[in-house]
Order: sequence, then C-alpha cells, then structure tokens
Amino acid sequence: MSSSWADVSESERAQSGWGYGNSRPSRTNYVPPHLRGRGPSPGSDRGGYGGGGGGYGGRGGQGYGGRGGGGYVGRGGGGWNNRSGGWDRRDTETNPFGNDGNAEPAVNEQDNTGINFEAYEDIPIETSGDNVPPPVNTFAEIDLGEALNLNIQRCKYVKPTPVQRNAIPILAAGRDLMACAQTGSGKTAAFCFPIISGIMKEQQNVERPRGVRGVYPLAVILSPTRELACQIHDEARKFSYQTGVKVVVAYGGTPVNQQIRELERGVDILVATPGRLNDLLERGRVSLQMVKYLALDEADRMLDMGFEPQIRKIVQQMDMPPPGVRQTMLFSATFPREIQRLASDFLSNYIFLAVGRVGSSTDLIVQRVEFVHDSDKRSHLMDLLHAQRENGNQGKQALTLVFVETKKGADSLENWLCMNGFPATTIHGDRSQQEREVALRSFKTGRTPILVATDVAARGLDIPHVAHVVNFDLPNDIDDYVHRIGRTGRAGNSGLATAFFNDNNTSMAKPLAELMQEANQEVPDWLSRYASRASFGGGKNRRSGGRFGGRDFRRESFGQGGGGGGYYGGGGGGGYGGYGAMPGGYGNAPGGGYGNVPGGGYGAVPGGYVPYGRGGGAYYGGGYGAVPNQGYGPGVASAWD
Ligand SMILES: Nc1ncnc2c1ncn2[C@@H]1O[C@H](COP(=O)(O)OP(=O)(O)OP(=O)(O)O)[C@@H](O)[C@H]1O
Repeated sequence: MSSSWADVSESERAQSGWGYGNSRPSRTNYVPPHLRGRGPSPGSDRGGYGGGGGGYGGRGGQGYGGRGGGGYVGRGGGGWNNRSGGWDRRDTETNPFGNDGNAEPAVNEQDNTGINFEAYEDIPIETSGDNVPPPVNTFAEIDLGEALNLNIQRCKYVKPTPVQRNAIPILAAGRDLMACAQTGSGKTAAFCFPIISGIMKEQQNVERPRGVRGVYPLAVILSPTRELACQIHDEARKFSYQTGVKVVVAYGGTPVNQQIRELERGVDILVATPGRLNDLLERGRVSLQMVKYLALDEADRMLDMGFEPQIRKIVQQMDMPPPGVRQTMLFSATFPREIQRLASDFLSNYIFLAVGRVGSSTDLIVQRVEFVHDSDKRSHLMDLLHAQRENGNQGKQALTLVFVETKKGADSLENWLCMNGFPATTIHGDRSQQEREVALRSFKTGRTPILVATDVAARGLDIPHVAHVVNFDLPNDIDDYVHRIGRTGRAGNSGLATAFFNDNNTSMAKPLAELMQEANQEVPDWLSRYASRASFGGGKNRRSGGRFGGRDFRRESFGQGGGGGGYYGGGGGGGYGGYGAMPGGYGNAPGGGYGNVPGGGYGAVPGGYVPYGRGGGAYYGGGYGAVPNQGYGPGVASAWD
C-alpha cells in the first residue's frame, strides 16, 4: 500500500528557468505580500479595494457593496493586494464558479447542493478540552467576512453541517483542534473557512521578510494524495474567490518549476502533498516561518507509519513556528488512539471534537458483505454490474468504484472489465499523474463509469453520484474500509457498499461486524460466526479508542489504568496510568506513563510505546477477553464501548 501513497521527493531537478523575473512578466509591478494593505502607489487610477474609508472588498464604487467605515480588507484608502498602479489580482482572478459565480445566492435549504441535513439531526457530538467555544447554527453567527460569506452562498451552502457548526467557532477562536467527523460531512470547509477568514483579517498586519527570495505562505494544508490536494485547492479557491487570499497547490508528478513560478507570484494558502513540499523546502524555495495555520486533512493517514517522518520534518525540523504560535488543525473520519498520541505532539492545548459515531460509516451507506472465493470474484462483480445496469437509469451504468489490493490487480481487472463490455479506467500509484487525472475526470463525467482503484482513491475524494463502492479486495484495516465506502453516501445522500469476504479476510471479521452493527446494518450470520472466533484477532486494527476511535485519548487514559489492556495488546494490570490529560503532558504521571508499567500498559514494553501493542494482550495474540482482568470487559476503558 505504501506505494499507493507515495508522494516522495520528486525527480525533477532541472535548474533551468527558475529564478525570479525571467518568467514573470509583471515583475516590476509586483508588490510583495508584506506591502499589501498600504495605499496604492502614486499614479494609480483606482482607489484600490475599499478605497476611501475602507469597505470590505468594496470595488471602486461597485461590486460587493463596499461599505464605508472599515471592514476586513482595504482600509483607509487602499486595500491589500494592490500592486503599483492599483492592480489587484482580484481583477484578473478566474471565476472558479464558472458562469454560476454571479448567480443569485441560495436562500433556503432546497436550493443547496442537495445535502440532506435531516440525516444529521440526531448526530451525537462530543467535545473535550478547556473552554470549548459553543457551536453555532448559522454561518452568519460567525464573523467570517463578507467576501467569504458571499462565496458560501455561491457554493449554495445554506447552513453549516454539524462538523462545521462545531469546528468553525473553535478555530475562529484561535484554538487548536483535532476533529473526527464522518466521511462526506463537510470537513474541508470546516478548516478552510476559518483559515481564509483569519488571513483576511490579519493581512493588514502581515509583514513578510523583505528583500529575501522565497515564498512565505501563511497557511499550509497537507493532504496524503495528489488528487485530494487538487480537490482541496479547487474548493479553497472557490471559498477564497474575491477575498484576495491566494491559494496555490503543489504536488508530485508534475513539473516542479511550474509550481515554483506559481508560488513566486504570491501565496497565502499552500495546499501540498508532503513529498513535494519537502522537495520545495529542501530546495530553499519555500519558507514556513510565516505559517500561522497548519491543517492536516486525513490527519491519521498523515501521521501513520508511511508519512510520519515527512510530516515531522516539515512541521518540526524546518522553520515552521511551534505549536502555540501557529494554529494547528487535524481532521479525519478516523483517529486511532496511537495516532492521537502522536498527533498531540503537534498541538497546543487543543480541543477534541467527535461528530457522529466517529470512524463509523454513516447510516446512509447500505453495507453488504458477501462471501466470495478469490476465483469467483470477477464473475460475482460482473453479476453486480449487470444487475446495476438493468436497474439503472435508461440502462446507464451507475458510477461504481471498485477497490483492489494491488496496482497490478487494478490494471488486470480494468482490462478484463473493458474486454467484457464494461467501460472502466483505473487509478493507482504506478500510473503517471496525467493518466491519474484523466482517469478521474473520465470517471467523474461518467464516460468510464467504473473506476478500479487502489487505496490512493480511498480518502477524501468527493465525487458526486458514486452509487456503489465495491471492496473487491477488502483492506486489512477497518479504518481504510471506512474511508473507502465513504466515497459514496456523501453530503447526506445514500449509497451502497459491497464487500467480498473470504478466508483471507478473517482478521477483518470482528471489526467489520462491529462497524456494521454500529451503523445499523444487517450482519450476516456467517460473518458473526467468523467474528466470534477469538483466534481471528490478529488483524491490524487500531480502533482502541472507544467508539470507533472517536474518543479523546486524553480522557480515556486519564486515571484509568488497570483492568487490562483492552483492544490493543497491553497486558493485565497495566493500562495507561494517567497518560495524557495530566497537566504537563503525557508520561508525566507518577507511576504511570505510556507503556511504562511492566507487564501492562500500552504495548507492555517497559519504557516504550509499541504501536498496536504486542505484549500478552487482549485482541492481539492473547485471546479476546479470555483472561480475567484482561481484554474486553467491564471497566476496560480502552476497549470498544
Ligand atoms: N454546509 C454545507 N451545505 C451543503 N453542502 C456542503 C456543506 N458543506 C460541505 N458540503 C458538500 O458536502 C460534500 C462533502 O464535503 P467534504 O468533501 O468536505 O467532506 P469530508 O468530510 O471532507 O469527507 P471525507 O472524510 O471523505 O474527506 C462536498 O460536496 C461539499 O461541497
């Protein structure tokens, strides 16, 4: 799987053509970001934005209702982003809404993108941390700024989703946040809005270093895949349209020079994949010293074994301001406990927010599991696709996303489907970036309504109208399953997910049955039987933290030592012993500490932390709940509950 996620340092090393000036025709007109907000230079034939008494984005007497007397942008005879001569990039900014950009804003719920808010009505919400700012019910309750509010209307977002209701006020108050919310529930906007709004408010005071070559973003948003980075960039561009906040994307598989040139034209928000960002940092083309906001989307993936070193390098070993100085926000639908522990290194006095039975799939996705031997998988898939076509709209194939284990497997299945009359394409880490992008477009538009993919497409991608997700090969990790099936049933809509299960997937039986039960799905008897066999407890499953990883690990671990290790290893008698919520950080509790208790604790290794705990534990190795005072039982806070 690692290769699917690979976005490692790029091969493009060509040095030619970089450098300032030679590729930027308007160099002489460029006003660096630190000069934004000063008045237009002599000779300007415009007042600049908000000229004459300010006004939020008021455009020389027209446009978005420039109001006298202040506002975020453009105060006192000018506005930021004025280049000499009163040029502002908002003049030439392409409208990311297309023709729709100036359409009448949505005014009621029927007008919005079709999100089914009723689906979210009873959703449980849990927050922990000091002084949690209260949620809001409308976007208007938060002072996001007029230009951003207009874009929210252009997006036809009438009211905030639950994660937005809770996360936006927390972030707008300047707090660090670790947020778990179900797939497709609007997390992108939840972190983009406060960042854009914050930059709009602060632009006046931003002093980027002068006379130094380099690119100084104010916000960095990291994503595990290139496609997701592009998607976040597209969304963020919509949200920041006409706000003067500039969003640039940098990701691997595309020429780095072009991205450097784009960055040198100015950037406020840099959306990037870790590999490409590291490359830019190593080349000295980007400095993180001005970063005020750091967001990790799919944060648990970003901090797992594949990515963690790259993230640590970016966040801790370059020139990024430390936690507390910058504001850090971590978002995902899943947050295993040991990842929460790692993540807490990057945060300062943070709030934990769980929306829904987090890590669970939404009830909106109908989940089916079918027992299919490997040799029968293709014909079984064919049956599903035939049935779907017959029931489909005018015989059309509904968009179907088929997940497989390997890149080779993806190519071969795609080939076979095409030969059998099912237009399919594929996306995986061995395809060139261009091929990946073409495949995704072709799928989205319905030209090839079947997309065969590895886990590279499992997270974050928001493709409307995906009717069916097929787990042709089940993943080894239930969290990956949650993200995969989350490609359907988005924004309150319903969807279908079918998984092919056989004896190779026995380690998934228990977490899968639990997950389905949580989501009120029918669990087949045969799967329950597999699940109840303790000997199948060896799979990789990191859901130790309460309901599907959706609980703040600081809460669980505080004062709850003893009683057995629970879901992940950890022997009897140990427990966590005050890891986490103790003032002064984890590991400080007398006699406690993470894994410091011989024979107990997390991973049962004295003095150390072992991911997925191996020692004498419950779910792993030792027989689930079979040993008194060990494993899954009353008083075991770390087990599923
Ligand atoms: N307030 C809102 N009103 C209407 N639609 C919304 C709102 N917020 C987000 N959406 C839409 O919901 C869809 C899902 O949002 P998004 O991609 O941010 O989900 P997510 O929670 O990040 O999902 P994942 O966990 O899969 O990454 C998008 O199409 C988005 O435009």
